[in-house]
Formats: sequence, structure tokens, C-alpha cells
Amino acid sequence: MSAENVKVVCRVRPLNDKEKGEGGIICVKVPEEKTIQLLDGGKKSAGDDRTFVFDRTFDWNCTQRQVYDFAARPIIESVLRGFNGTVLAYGQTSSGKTHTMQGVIEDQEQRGIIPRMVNTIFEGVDAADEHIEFTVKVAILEIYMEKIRDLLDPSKDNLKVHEDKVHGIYVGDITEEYVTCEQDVFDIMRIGQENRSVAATNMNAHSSRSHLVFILSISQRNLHDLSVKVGKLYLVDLAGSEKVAKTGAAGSTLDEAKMINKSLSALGNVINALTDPKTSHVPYRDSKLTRILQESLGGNSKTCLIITASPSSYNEAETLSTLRFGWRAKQIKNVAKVNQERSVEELKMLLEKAERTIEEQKGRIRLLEETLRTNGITVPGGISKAPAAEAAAAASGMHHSKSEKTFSKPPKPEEEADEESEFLQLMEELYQKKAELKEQSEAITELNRHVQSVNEQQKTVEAENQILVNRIADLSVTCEQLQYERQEQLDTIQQLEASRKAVESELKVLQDSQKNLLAQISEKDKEIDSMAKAGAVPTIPEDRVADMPKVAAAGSSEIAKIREQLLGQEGASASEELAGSTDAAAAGGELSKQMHELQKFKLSALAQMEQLKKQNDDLRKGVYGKGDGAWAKEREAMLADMQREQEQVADLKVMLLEERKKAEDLKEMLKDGERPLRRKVSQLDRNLEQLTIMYHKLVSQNSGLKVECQVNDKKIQRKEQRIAQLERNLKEAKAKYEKLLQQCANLTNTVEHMYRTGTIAGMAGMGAGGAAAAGAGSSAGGGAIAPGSARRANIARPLKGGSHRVRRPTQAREMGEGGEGDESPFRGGITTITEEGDADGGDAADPEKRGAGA
Ligand SMILES: Nc1ncnc2c1ncn2[C@@H]1O[C@H](COP(=O)(O)OP(=O)(O)OP(=O)(O)O)[C@@H](O)[C@H]1O
Repeated sequence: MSAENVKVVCRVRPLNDKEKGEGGIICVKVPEEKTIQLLDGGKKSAGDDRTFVFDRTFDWNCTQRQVYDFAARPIIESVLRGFNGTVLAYGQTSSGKTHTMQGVIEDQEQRGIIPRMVNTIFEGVDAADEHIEFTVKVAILEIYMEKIRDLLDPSKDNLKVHEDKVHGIYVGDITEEYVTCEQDVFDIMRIGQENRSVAATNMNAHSSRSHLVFILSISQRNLHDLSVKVGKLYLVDLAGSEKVAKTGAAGSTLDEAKMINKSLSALGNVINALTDPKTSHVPYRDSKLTRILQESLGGNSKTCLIITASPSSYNEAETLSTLRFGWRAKQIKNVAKVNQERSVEELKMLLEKAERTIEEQKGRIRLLEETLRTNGITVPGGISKAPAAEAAAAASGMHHSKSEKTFSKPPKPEEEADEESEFLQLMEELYQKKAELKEQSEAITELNRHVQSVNEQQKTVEAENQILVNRIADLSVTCEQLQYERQEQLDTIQQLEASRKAVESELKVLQDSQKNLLAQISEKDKEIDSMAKAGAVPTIPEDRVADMPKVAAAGSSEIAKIREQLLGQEGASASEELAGSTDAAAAGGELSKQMHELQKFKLSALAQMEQLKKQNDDLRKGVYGKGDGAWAKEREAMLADMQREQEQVADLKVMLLEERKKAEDLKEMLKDGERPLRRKVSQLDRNLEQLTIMYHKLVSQNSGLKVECQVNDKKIQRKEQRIAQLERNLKEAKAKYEKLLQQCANLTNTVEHMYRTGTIAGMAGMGAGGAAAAGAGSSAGGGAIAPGSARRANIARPLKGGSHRVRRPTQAREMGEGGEGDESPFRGGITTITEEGDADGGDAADPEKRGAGA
């Protein structure tokens, strides 16, 4: 983990038509891979202050792939290894930021950094080992007028930036979509793009006036040891960095431009602070942009800044400012580290390893016991585990430093000394194991804490889940209510439709009957007219002819027939009369006979007429039941009724139209009401799904952890019991050991006494030498034991039959741990056995050496 500079890459786009039209000429030069020169006013020279060196400089001939391979590929590869990564595009409007970051997604050649990175991610996922499980999430946000908007859910338009130890800096409540393939990401990008704020300025008609941040989280879980690595990738397309005046913005667009300028100048201030050794405070909190990019600039991230520039002399000032910005940013140093969590499995493996080592040590202790036995040092019954107990006791003094761990030993033969040193080594190892065990138990405690925090998280998630469930239930109720109301409205519409149809059919019937009546009326009128004309017949009186049109339809045809007959006959008789009058002289009595006949016929016809009239009257009365003139009234009444009914029908029509309109409005309202509701419900469904997944994950993790804890607790318990047992054994062994020492000392006393008193012949010289050595602490007499040697010996010889005691340096006692009352000579510091009252213990003599002296 070492600090590395932010990588800065410069890209200059080709001169565009607008710039050519404005008479702009190329004012930049890329003399070599890493250098860019800004020519002075388009002249062919550039001063030193206008020459900049970056990690790489690309001119207008470069391809999207070249930029990606140099600027972004190493970053995505790091993200796949668990690092955080950031790629930022900075430059004036229309300088090629979006072209570089996004390009044309569908075009393999022209696609920019984001789609290429997405491609590399899924290639990496496909190529990874089978036991690595990947989870990729995408979020897109926009910082516009110092507000963070969620582009995957535009209703979240003022998100907050949070910071904690676990997640670092993050945007709270942002929508994160899980993706499983490239296309998923592209679909999400399209949605984000649609929601992005765009305002036109004269710099670039479709210039984006907001900062776009695309966040990809890649989590890798190792299914073998369950460790998790999480790499976060921030891809940032900043808003145009041109001067406000040049944008030609005014009014709300001016405010907007100022705001954008504010966040960009905050970015500049952060970079200045980071690169100025005198400044200690970095103003990350001055804008939302710098707050989000806190880790990317001077933090835990591998970062690449791509500065984009126009080559036109028209944009010279902006290009110079962009190059200066990039140059400053190049001084920033980041310290990136892999974001990895130690899994329970890993800790478990460590524990198991420690246990295995303890088992090995136990085996060695057993071996050692055997060695002790074979060398005549009895390991008393019941304390066969004494060495282990000693080891445990030694281990319990784990806070001693290695240098402090010097163990005293009684004078013994050489092989005993070797064994003892082996024993001590063993104990030292045991001490280390105990330390490891302590570490493990600390890890378990840590795990318990982790379990607790997971439990708390789970509770929070459950509570949130419950809130969401409640909200969903509320929404479902509202939805149901709306659906019920909608159904009611539909029913009303159906009813109205039915009544409309009924009214229409009634109307039709009425119209038909009206038509019939009108037809009848016109028929009657015609009849009346014709009858009126027929009034010329002398035998029919005028008043009767006037009545004729009122005759009912049933008798009218008969009447007409008879009338025709009458007319025909009368016409004939009239002509005959005429002929008779003109030929009167010739006709004579024949005429009067015919006249008589005609008169008779006329009378009978009149009688028939009379009868018919009567019939007609009867008929009329039968039909209408009313007298003359009532028919006209009836007709008027009918017409009035018809009129009324027509009016009613018209009213009904109006009502129907109104109802229809209401229904349409209602439908619209329902549609309008349903749309956000549906969106909300689907969003909530998505959230719920994610939460449920999280919840299940946490539950399974939690239960796994609980089981782990239980197992570990049991192991610890067993180990503690074993340690306690070992400590007990050690105490017993120590007591026996001291007893043995006592016996040994007594024996030595007795032997020396015997030497001195001459009980053992031939040993007097040695006894004298020994006595001399004992008395003077020098080599006088026997002279075999050097003072230094005597001083080094841990067990002093007993004096003149006097008693001896085991003395432990105060410091050693103070440094002992967990072994109160433990008098083991193997614990803490030098233990010496001296004569009583001999603080120095320097007069001790090694029996072995003594033996040699003799
Ligand atoms: N290197 C390039 N090669 C060819 N065309 C380019 C290059 N860079 C940019 N362009 C073209 O220039 C125009 C403006 O570029 P782009 O939209 O990427 O600018 P921008 O800096 O993102 O602007 P804004 O600040 O408005 O977002 C686009 O039509 C783009 O295709």
C-alpha cells in the first residue's frame, strides 16, 4: 500500500466546423507522447509556461481504444482486484468529455470508456475462478445546481452524502440496480440519460449543464474462505468548465452556470489544498461534487483524470486553464488499498491451525516426560502432565517479552541440561501458542461484536422492511380503493350507456310513429284536398265535403273508390244531359225516361253517400272517440308530446354527453393517478426484493456466525478447562520438584558433612576444597570453581548444615501473570536458590563442577 499520483491524461479533439467557421486555427501541438504545447496566439512557438507534461497526451488522431487502454483499463483491472477506482473527464463544453466517457455505445470503434469498462468487467467475471461469486451494481446520479438527483429514480432529487467507517463516503438512499450483463448496464444508462438535465446555451446547443456520476460496485465473494472484496468505480463526466461570461447564459441559466462554476471551483480548491504542503485543511465539504469525490482525490482510490480540450485558437483561454487544472491535479497523491473483509471462515482456519500446533506441542510434552523418566527424574503419578502444566504456566505469563524469559535451572548433568533447554524451548513455544490462542479468542470476541452489529443491521433492515411492507400495504389499499372507485365509475358508465340506448330506441320508436303520423297527416291532407276539389259534385253538400278530409284512413280508399265511380257516372250523365238538351227535339220521351233513370241512380248514389258518410262518422268516432275538431287538437297534443319527448331526448343526450365526459375525465384521472402509483409500487417491489435478498443473506450469515460462535465458545471452554488442568498439574509438579530439591539439598548437606567429618574416606581433600570454595566463594583450596561460574550457578550449595530457600527476584514475581502463588522456577526471570541470608547467591557451587574439581 503506497501513495501514487493521480494519473492525468490530456486529449485534444479535432477542430470542428463551428470553430472553422469562426476562423479558429489550431493552437495546440503535441510534440511527443507526454507533452502538449499551447502555441501563443496561434504562433508557431510556445513558452515554457505554455508547455505541459502529463502521463500521456492524445491528439485528434487518437482512437477511443488507445485512450481506454491507457487511461481506464488499468483502473478497471484494479477495481476487479478490490480497489476503488475513479475516472474523471474535465474540460470546457463541447471539448469531448462525453465523447471520451461514453462515445457511441452501439459502435464498437466509437464506444467510449464506460461501455468498454463494462465490457472488461464482464470479461473479468467470466474469466474468474468458479469459486468467486460476483455481484455488480449500478447507480447513476447527477449533481445539478448543488443537488444530487438519482437518475434511476428522478423523484429522489436531493440525496445526501454520508460517511461511516464501514462504507466510507456514500450517497444515501440512491437506487442501485443489480446487473448481470453488459446490456443491463446499457439499458440503465439509457434510462439515466433520458432523465438527465439538459439546457441549451450558445456554447453547445445540447450541452449538459450537470455533473454526471456513474457508480459501479463490484463485490467478489470467495466461496472457499467466504472473504469478500468490494471495488467501487466512479466514472464522472463533469459539466463544462468554460467561463460563465462566454456561455452567454442569462437569467436562470446564469444561476445554473454560476452554480456549476461553484462546484468546479470547489474542485479546483480541493486540488490546490491537496497539492499545497502548507495547507492542512482540504475543503471537500464545500460542494456536493468534491464531497462525493473525496476518496477519489487524495484518498483510497486509483484515479485517472482525463482533461479534454479544443484545439481552436478561439478557445485558447479555456484550453490554457484546463491544462493548468490538469497539471495541478497531477500532483495529488492517493493511497489505494484492497477493500477486503476477513471472513469467519478465515478466522476459523486460523483457529484450527493453532489447535493443530497445540496438539503437536502436547505430543512433544509427552515425549519430554518420557525423556525425564528415562533419565531418572520421576514424573510422579497424577502429574504425568506436569510439563504440560509448566508449559501452560509459562504460557500464562504471555506478557513477558522474550528477552525477559530466562529460566533458572538446578545444577544437573549435561544431558539433563539439554533436555531442560528443550523443555524450555517447548514451553516457550507453548507460550506462543497461548498467545495465539489469546489472539483467537480476541478474534472470536471481535466476531461476536460483528455478529451483534450484523444483528443490529438485521434489526434495522427488518424495521425498514416492515415500514416498506406497511407502505406497500397502504399503497395496495389505496390502489384497491382507486380500483373500486374506478369499477364503480365503469358501472355508472355502463348504466348510462344502457339508459342512453333505451332512450335512443324510444326516440326511434317515437320518430317512427312521428313519421307515420306525418305520413298519415299528409295523406289526409291530400284526401281533404281532393275531397275539397270533389266538392264540385252538386249532390254532395259543401259542409259535408268540408268534413270529408276528417274521415279516418280506414274508410278513405272506399270513399275514393265510390267517389271515382260517382264522378265517372255523373260525368257521363252530365254529357248525356248536354246531348239531351241539344237534341231535345229529337230525343223526345226517350230523354225524359233517361232523366228519370238518372234521377233514380242519383238518389241511390246519394243514399249510398249518406250511408258512407254515416259509416265514416261512426268510424271516426270509433277511431278517435271524439267529435269533429278533436282530431286537430289530438294532433296538436301529439305534436306537443312529441316536441316534449324530443326535448327530453335532447336533454338526455346532453346528460349523456356530460356523463361521458365525466367518465372520460375519471378515466384520465385514474390513469394519471395510477401511473406514479404503479411506478412507486414497482420501485417499492424492487426495493423490497433487494431488501429481502439482503435480509436472507444477513439471516444466513448470522446463523452461520452464530453456529461459528457456539463452536468457538465450546472450543474455548475446552481449551480453558485444559489450561486449568495443566496449571493444576504444574502446581503439583512444582511442589514435587521443590520437594526433590529439598531432598537434594539435604543430601548434599549430609554428603558434605560426611566429607568434612571424614566419614567418607579419601574425600577429605575435596571436602576441604569444597568447604573452602563454599566459605570464601573463591578458588582457594580446591580452586576448581571459578567465582564467575559459582555466581552463574542457579542452585547454591547449602552452608554448614544450614537450611536453604528458593528465592525469586522481585521483578520476576511482579511480571508473572495469572499464576498467583505459583512458585515455579520456570516462570519469569532468574530464580536462584541461595543460602539463607545470602542475597547475592554468588557463593553457590555447582555440584558437577565440584565433582570435576575433586
Ligand atoms: N476526439 C473526438 N473525435 C471526434 N469527435 C469528437 C471528439 N471529441 C468530441 N467530439 C465531438 O464533439 C462534439 C462535442 O463533444 P462532447 O459532447 O463529447 O463534448 P462535452 O465536453 O461532453 O460537452 P458538454 O460539456 O456539453 O457535455 C460531439 O459531437 C462529439 O462527437
